[in-house]
Amino acid sequence: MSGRLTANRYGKHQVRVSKIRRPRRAPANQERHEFVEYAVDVELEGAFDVAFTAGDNRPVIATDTCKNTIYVLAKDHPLDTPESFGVAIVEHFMGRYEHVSRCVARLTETVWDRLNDSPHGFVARDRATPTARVELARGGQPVVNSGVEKVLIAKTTESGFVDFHRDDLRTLPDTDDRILATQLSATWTYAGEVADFAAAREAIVNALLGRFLDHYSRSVQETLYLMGQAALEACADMQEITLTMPNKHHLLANLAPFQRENANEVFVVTDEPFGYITGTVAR
Ligand SMILES: O=c1[nH]c(=O)c2[nH]c(=O)[nH]c2[nH]1
Repeated sequence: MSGRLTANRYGKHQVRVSKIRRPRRAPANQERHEFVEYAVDVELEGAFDVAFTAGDNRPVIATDTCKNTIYVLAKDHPLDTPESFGVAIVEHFMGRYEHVSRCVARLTETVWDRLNDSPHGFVARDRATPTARVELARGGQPVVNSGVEKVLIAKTTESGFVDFHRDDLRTLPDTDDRILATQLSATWTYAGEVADFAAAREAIVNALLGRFLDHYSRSVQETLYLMGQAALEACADMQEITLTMPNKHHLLANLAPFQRENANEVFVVTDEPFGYITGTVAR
């Protein structure tokens, strides 16, 4: 048999955990709860080669054990931010298992907003989902990246796309007035210690959204760059931000066969194929 094992990593994905944060010593129906939910991916690297190459499972921390660990850690941790829980997870694995050389945790939060100011009723926000990625290598410090995904934003004017490359395969006409719609996702790194991850994320998202609106967009590319700059201005701790802005096309519907004018009113909304634009802006 030939072929060497050159890299490996394993773990558990989509470990979904929720937690009720409750003030102490109140009867259950008088407590004002907070409700948090994360989906956690955890992956390990280390001295696991023999499991792949020799069927020797002795070093393998079962992915089932990884799953149990998340629930045990959730009991002891406030789950205040995905970043801080991610740090607790990677520090646990690195602290407990000497043969693990690197641990990565990725977390996605389901945000539960209070429903009608109820002490115990919540409604899930399915947009602007906080994300975090924490990596800890042996001998190093946890590296925290934060992010946000599923920010579905649109503007119905103040966007155009003209003068793009001309050749015999181009059919798209120039337009100086179009819908610009995207499902933004972003991840960013920090230069140093961050006191408040949630506040940083809020400032960054507000800056991204404000800049999305505040100019005439000549392309998704230009708007992405301007948004990245705005985020860097809004968060002094941020080192670098990567934005992904799929172009959610709204194409003018052709109503001519039906003897109707269509002055930028009715559009065909397409999911696929879609333009995919990504870029990184650093300080
Ligand atoms: O802002 C845009 N950038 C592109 O690269 C592109 N390509 C395209 O077909 N439409 C657009 N719009």
